[in-house]
Amino acid sequence: MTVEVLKVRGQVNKVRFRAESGFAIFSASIENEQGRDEDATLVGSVPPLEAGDTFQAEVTLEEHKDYGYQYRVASMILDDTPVQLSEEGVAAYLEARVKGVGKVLAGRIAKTFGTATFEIISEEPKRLLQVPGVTESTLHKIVQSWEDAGGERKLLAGLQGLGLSISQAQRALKHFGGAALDALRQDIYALTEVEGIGFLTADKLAVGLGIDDDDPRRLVAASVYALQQAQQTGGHTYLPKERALKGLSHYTRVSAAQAQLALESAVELGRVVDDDGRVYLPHVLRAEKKLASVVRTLLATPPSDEWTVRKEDAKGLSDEQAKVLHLLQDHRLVVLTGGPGTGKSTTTRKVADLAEKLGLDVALCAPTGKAARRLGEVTGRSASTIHRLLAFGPDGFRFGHMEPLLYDLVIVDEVSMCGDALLLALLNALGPGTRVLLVGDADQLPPVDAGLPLIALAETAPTVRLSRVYRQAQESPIVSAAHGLLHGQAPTFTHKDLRLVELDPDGAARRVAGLVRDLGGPMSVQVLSPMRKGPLGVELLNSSLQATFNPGSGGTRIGDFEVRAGDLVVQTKNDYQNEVFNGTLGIVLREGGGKVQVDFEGNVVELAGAELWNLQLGYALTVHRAQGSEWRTVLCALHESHANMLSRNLAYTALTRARENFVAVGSSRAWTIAATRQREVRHTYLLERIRG
Ligand SMILES: Nc1ncnc2c1ncn2[C@@H]1O[C@H](COP(=O)(O)OP(=O)(O)OP(=O)(O)O)[C@@H](O)[C@H]1O
Repeated sequence: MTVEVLKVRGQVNKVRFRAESGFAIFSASIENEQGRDEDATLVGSVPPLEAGDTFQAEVTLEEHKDYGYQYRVASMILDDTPVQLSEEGVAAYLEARVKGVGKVLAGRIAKTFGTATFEIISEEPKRLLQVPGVTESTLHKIVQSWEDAGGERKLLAGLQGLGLSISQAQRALKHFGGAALDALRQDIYALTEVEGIGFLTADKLAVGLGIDDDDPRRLVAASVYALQQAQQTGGHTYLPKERALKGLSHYTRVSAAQAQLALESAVELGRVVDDDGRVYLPHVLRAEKKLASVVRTLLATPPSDEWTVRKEDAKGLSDEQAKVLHLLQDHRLVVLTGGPGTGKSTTTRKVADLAEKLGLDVALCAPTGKAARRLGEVTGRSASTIHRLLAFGPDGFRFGHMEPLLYDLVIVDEVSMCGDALLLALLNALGPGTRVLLVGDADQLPPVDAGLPLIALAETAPTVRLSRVYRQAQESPIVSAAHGLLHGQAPTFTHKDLRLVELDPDGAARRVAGLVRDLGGPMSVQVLSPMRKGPLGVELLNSSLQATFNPGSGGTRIGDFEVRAGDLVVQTKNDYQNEVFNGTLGIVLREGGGKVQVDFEGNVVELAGAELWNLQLGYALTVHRAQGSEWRTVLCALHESHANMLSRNLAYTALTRARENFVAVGSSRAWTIAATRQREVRHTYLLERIRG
């Protein structure tokens, strides 16, 4: 149903709510040729407006189930200065807009000059001195804040004139400051430097500005974008030149010759680097080289503290597990890998015990909050995220080469989830002689970030690969199925604790809700899926599970879903203020008035404004987001329609999220495909650089 867009002029009556994202709820009197609404409610991303502001906007009328009719702002241009204001309107505007002017003074100025006030401030500010209470310094404040506000408003209007939406214009203004308009007029693709605005958005604006397909600015931006995509979607640290050229042609639709030219100019401009046929983004190449050199130093320098291993220190460990203790005697960097139930945590605990017995200071950390919490539980010690250990803050990591960590041994768990950049930050912060033990399961999904450092380190550092499975594994079909997967065998799903329900994707979401009910409801089973979209994707599963287990209407809208008390939610970004990390599950205690209170496993936080955008429904999670967590029972959707996602590591990771009971829904063929498909090769040159 196409909704009619209305063009209106309006004047703001009152701003009711405003988020720093620019989203606001305000009342205004609006009119157009069809009529007038004295006190309309408008919502949407708007420029920083105040009572009294006048504007022209395109709005669509919508009916909110709780608040009734309201207008959603599609686009809005604020007038430089408000027009046709009443005396009260002028006073209200001055008071809201101009620093140093309170209610009384605003009233006097408005009384003295009426609707000519704004003109006088702009053209003959000295005349304001005749108003009692306006001193030279007050006048200076009035003129200064008027110019700032006016300047910003002109910039926003100019940016919107380039085709930017209001929120894009605000982000561009925040990023470029006063130079925003000039910067983007020179090169609209500079917009790709702004957080959250990609090449495709800039490209759309460029078309509107009549920029040619083969414009050098466009081609250079596309070269950078091709590599950013390779990094973000494929986790590659570089692209082989031919692949970079193919990506470039794909995004720009230009000829191969032009793509070659584009890449060369991007290299000349230093936007990308051609490292002997491997094309990198400069900062990614620097990180890879730096990480290789830090690792080589760790491999070449002796540990500083005395480390002696007695027989009793290895009690309860197998010979291969005990080898870790011995390797740490002479090596600063040791790697411990193994599948589920092979004794990694048991060994880690013994290493920490021995280190403490030797009087060493030990730090335990992991890439995610969930993994850190689990590491703390299995070792009986406090553990933190790597970010916290390195004191991550607004200007990056505090600890680093200049200010090293003061520990004698650092143990890192779930290292398979660390990309190059995070591992570099950690290793770069080790003090001279400090030991580090990296623990992980190299067969799990690769990190979301670029690089595959655990693989390279397991090939170059002293490494113990645990192969024997201990956790009641022989009976537990899950662990043996997981190990089978690694050898290309699909699970057989013939055990009560490891079964498969063939489901046709269409209408499957409802069937899944029924299965979840049979398994005891959302608190007893975690639903996973490889993808967000599609009939068996996380989004559809979440809405179907919410409708089944927490039905109702209303609640707090977040993007295209609503949360209500009782809903299961998941944090999707690390939030250091509230100490809530990506992947942590929580329950909504209550919501209302733009706020949502969530109990994240005992950490009760109240989220509002932009923080709400870090929440998603958590009845179903992607396999990626489930990494580092495990549940007693897991129900996982896997179907051949997930085609390009199916890989051995994905299936293995999904399977190993279940401690006792795993239910696959979809098709057994999907598992057969997954078992035979190794993950796509990830372009990284770290191993070769470590080997020198
Ligand atoms: N050498 C051993 N002899 C006997 N049992 C062992 C040995 N090592 C570990 N176990 C037992 O095997 C089970 C799994 O051990 P642990 O949790 O350390 O494995 P893990 O590799 O950390 O598993 P996950 O990867 O799931 O964390 C535990 O119950 C542990 O007590």
